[in-house]
Amino acid sequence: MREYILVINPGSTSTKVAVFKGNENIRQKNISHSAEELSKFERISDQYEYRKNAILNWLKEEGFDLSNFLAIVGRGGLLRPMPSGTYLVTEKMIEDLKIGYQGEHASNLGGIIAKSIADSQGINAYIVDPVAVDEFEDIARISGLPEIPRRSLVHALNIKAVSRKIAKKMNKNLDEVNFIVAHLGGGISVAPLKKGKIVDVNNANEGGPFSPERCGGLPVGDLVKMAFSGKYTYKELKKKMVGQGGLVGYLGTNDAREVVKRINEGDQYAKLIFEAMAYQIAKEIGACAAVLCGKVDKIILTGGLAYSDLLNSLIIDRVKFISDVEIVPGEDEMLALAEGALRVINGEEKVKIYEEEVGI
Ligand SMILES: Nc1ncnc2c1ncn2[C@@H]1O[C@H](COP(=O)(O)OP(=O)(O)O)[C@@H](O)[C@H]1O
Ligand SMILES: CCCC(=O)OP(=O)(O)O
Repeated sequence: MREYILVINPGSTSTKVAVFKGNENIRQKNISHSAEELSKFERISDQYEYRKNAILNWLKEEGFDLSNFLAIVGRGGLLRPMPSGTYLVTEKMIEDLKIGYQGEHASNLGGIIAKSIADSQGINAYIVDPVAVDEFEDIARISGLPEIPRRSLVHALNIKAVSRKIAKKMNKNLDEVNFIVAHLGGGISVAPLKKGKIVDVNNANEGGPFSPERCGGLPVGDLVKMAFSGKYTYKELKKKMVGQGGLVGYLGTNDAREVVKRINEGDQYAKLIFEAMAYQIAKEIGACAAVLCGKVDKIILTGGLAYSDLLNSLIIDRVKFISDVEIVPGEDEMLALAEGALRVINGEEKVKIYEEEVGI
């Protein structure tokens, strides 16, 4: 009997995989990939067979038979700008995931692996609220240089899921509320949600606050000088910005728990950097409040960093004048993916077709 949903969430250093029965997570594994293993692959898309085999081996070890799966759902990637929702994985989508239409990201593999397993069983593969979700208002696309439009790349999956949860707690629908959601993970997205739509965001890889491993927005003149200094290749500079920036750049660790430990031991430099991260997050939240003309029903802090009472309190001190703050630490992307698939399987939501939504 086909009763399970397989959820696949590829990240930069791991592939999270889970089996759901309805909205119950009955088995999950976080398959870690060492830097050494991953260094064998030139591009992220080259990791396809390796990660797919790791998933299939795990399913086998756990005794799951693919013929019992109803659908496969993966985290979607850097596709063309698209509306939020649950999408059927189609051939055209696979092409865009393979080339990385808006760049390389581990999440590009989610839809590709999901479709290949689903095809072997004649069932559907889906992606839900990929990082390419684009609900920007036109005004948010203007950067200040015509050649460089601002882009919506965002932790849409967790932001939408957490927002739905908090709206429900307030007895409201998502389209009735204005939220500011700060997804505080290895990368940081701070987004204003106007009537549930992500109308702006910093772009976790290029702007906004610095994060545990990313530099955030930089003074552009100095960045251009650095790029032309001859000291770095394009790849090296990109790595410095995403992977070796933020806490890693200043403190040599991407682990906020380690930073808090150092602060508690009296490390004043660690304190300065950690406080600067909170300062930049709060400043971005203030900018989102301006986007929403001050009409903010709730500020939500989520992601792994929101487990830090110290970080939360530093942010809240600066933003509590705007609205109440709700803390939803961690993320439940696996459940969000399963629920997205279930909404279309149960007919509560219409499945979206990539080609129709992006006009190709
Ligand atoms: N209990 C905790 N207290 C403070 N920071 C934490 C805690 N748990 C996780 N973190 C921090 O959260 C960050 C990772 O967040 P996470 O949402 O797991 O990121 P990602 O999914 O992008 O890898 C790391 O800096 C980690 O140290
Ligand atoms: C660009 C937004 C998505 C993102 O940065 O995801 P990760 O933090 O999982 O890399």
